[in-house]
Amino acid sequence: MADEEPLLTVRGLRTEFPAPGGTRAVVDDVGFTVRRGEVVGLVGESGSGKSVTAMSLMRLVAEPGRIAGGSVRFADRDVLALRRSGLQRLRGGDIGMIFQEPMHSMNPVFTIGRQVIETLRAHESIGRREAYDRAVEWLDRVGLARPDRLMRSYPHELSGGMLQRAMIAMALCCRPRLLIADEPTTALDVTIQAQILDLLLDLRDETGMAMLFITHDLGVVAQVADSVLVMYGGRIVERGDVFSIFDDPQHPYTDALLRTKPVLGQRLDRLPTISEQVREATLRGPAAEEPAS
Ligand SMILES: Nc1ncnc2c1ncn2[C@@H]1O[C@H](COP(=O)(O)OP(=O)(O)OP(=O)(O)O)[C@@H](O)[C@H]1O
Repeated sequence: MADEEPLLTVRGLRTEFPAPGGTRAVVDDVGFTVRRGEVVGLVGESGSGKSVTAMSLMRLVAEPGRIAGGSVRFADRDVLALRRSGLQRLRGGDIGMIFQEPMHSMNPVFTIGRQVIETLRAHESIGRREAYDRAVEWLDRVGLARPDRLMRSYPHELSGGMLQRAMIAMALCCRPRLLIADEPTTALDVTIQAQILDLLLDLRDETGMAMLFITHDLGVVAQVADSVLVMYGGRIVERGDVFSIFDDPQHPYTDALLRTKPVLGQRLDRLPTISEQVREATLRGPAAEEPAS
């Protein structure tokens, strides 16, 4: 598998927002790869650029933000050059997305069932009956009780946790080759969280689904990730396999992060913001070199 072409290759990605006196790069020279079946954890304090990175990969950065440079390749496709139809096929089909805020992916005026069915039928040529059955099956797989009844419910009728799981079902129903998951389980209680993580890892084993997993929870990273990217101030400041990052952090921010001693499964709402002193050292330090692949 080591010789296999990466599924996702990101190089020199730069995303800017207007700022007083010009622009500010909130994603700055970001590069990494994700291989088939690999789970890459993306960690970093609040505001470090994790979500904007994820949105940039899918070209979902809202105006006035813009991708100012770099390249994103998914399999044989140049994502930054795709036309609208190509992008639509990619989003929700080959690449599934789970956002922090479920209402971003849900339309409040349509039932849950209609939305899962439409997602399935937009990406696969299947009839209504088959799509209905598969939608029910996915709602069941994410642990939602009475899925047939839920099919007829509207988003506002579901609790936050149920909605989150419905969104996860929607992201997974087309069996994506890559799942971009931004804090997918943060809103869920610990039991459901464990169930969803097991489901994601099962899918990885069954289908080779790769994941870019953004989280504040280092316990979750230890549990699911093969490799880790640490982001700070828009740049990747440390990268490596999960064991070396946890055992021997090289960057002051990673070290500060790990000194909070996360316990497996323990929830951290926010990664710590490091002290000004460490911040100074960090800003002077180089970005983590990307290994030649
Ligand atoms: N629409 C916007 N306009 C201006 N700046 C923005 C916009 N969206 C994001 N940013 C800025 O981009 C930076 C990175 O934000 P991003 O949401 O990617 O951080 P994050 O690491 O995902 O944080 P969190 O963990 O809190 O979600 C932040 O400084 C944020 O203020």
